[in-house]
Amino acid sequence: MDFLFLKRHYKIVAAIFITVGALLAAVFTQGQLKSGQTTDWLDVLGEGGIFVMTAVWLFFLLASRPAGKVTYLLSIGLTCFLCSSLLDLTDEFVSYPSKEFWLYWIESLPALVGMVLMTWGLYQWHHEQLKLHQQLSRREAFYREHSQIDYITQLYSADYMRDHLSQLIAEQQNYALAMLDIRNFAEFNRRYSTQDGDRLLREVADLIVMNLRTADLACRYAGDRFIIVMPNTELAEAQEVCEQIQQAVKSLAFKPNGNNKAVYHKIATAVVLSEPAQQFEQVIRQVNLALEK
Ligand SMILES: Nc1nc2c(ncn2[C@@H]2O[C@H](COP(=O)(O)OP(=O)(O)OP(=O)(O)O)[C@@H](O)[C@H]2O)c(=O)[nH]1
Repeated sequence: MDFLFLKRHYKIVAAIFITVGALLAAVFTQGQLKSGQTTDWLDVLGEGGIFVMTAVWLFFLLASRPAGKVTYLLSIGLTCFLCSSLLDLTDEFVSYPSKEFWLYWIESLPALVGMVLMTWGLYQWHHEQLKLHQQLSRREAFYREHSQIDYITQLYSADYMRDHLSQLIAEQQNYALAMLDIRNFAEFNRRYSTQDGDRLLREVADLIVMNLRTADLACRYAGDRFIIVMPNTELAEAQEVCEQIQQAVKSLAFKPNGNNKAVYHKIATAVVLSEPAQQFEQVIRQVNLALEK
């Protein structure tokens, strides 16, 4: 159990102890002790139980909440309730000078005030939870959306592409799958730098996107490999898209950092067509094999 809350809420804790202490002092200095024979022990058990349980609620409230308006409202409300239950309990042992005595009078009032304050506090807590929930769902959506985008190229990730392929299969759509690979990328990284490598990946990705049709989807599959999914596309059409990308990359005069001389690149491509109801992992394996060849 973490007792750091005593430090966090020291003002509230001190106020509770002072209030309860002052009430007890008032009860025992102003009232007269009853004889033991008149004590109703069932009442003592019930009222004492309410007092202890209210104190336990207060303890858990302070232990689990940060300082703030909601915590103040709830702890003041519970303290009022605590005072009422304390007076209820003590009047089993102490009698007051008359029925109009001020301690009689305040016995019931704090409970009502406490209930009102707690109701207001709970209402504020409800709003606080709604705001927290809104923030959490915004953050969750951010991570969900961004985990589907490759950080370097800003293309879709391989996971997103797999979801997309599953959807095409569910809709019974056939597709052409193209794989593209930058030649000698490892060597380029070695000769220049990985920062230049990252920039090259980004520029090649831009060229891929520029040559796509609206229904096509491109993703960074791994390292220097890209995949394009082209729904309802014939082999010749898909190959034409790949050739256009190859031409665009071939003409890209890439200048590594600190070099005025352009470096030119080639990409290898392969295309396969999916069979009806074929597992997409199998199509990816086929296109991978075709590219290796
Ligand atoms: N700069 C950079 N390099 C990466 C990244 N991811 C993978 N690589 C590097 O990409 C290289 C890919 O190497 P290979 O698969 O051998 O590809 P390659 O050199 O083009 O060989 P071929 O495809 O046979 O021409 C490896 O050296 C990886 O370290 C990345 O995000 N940024």
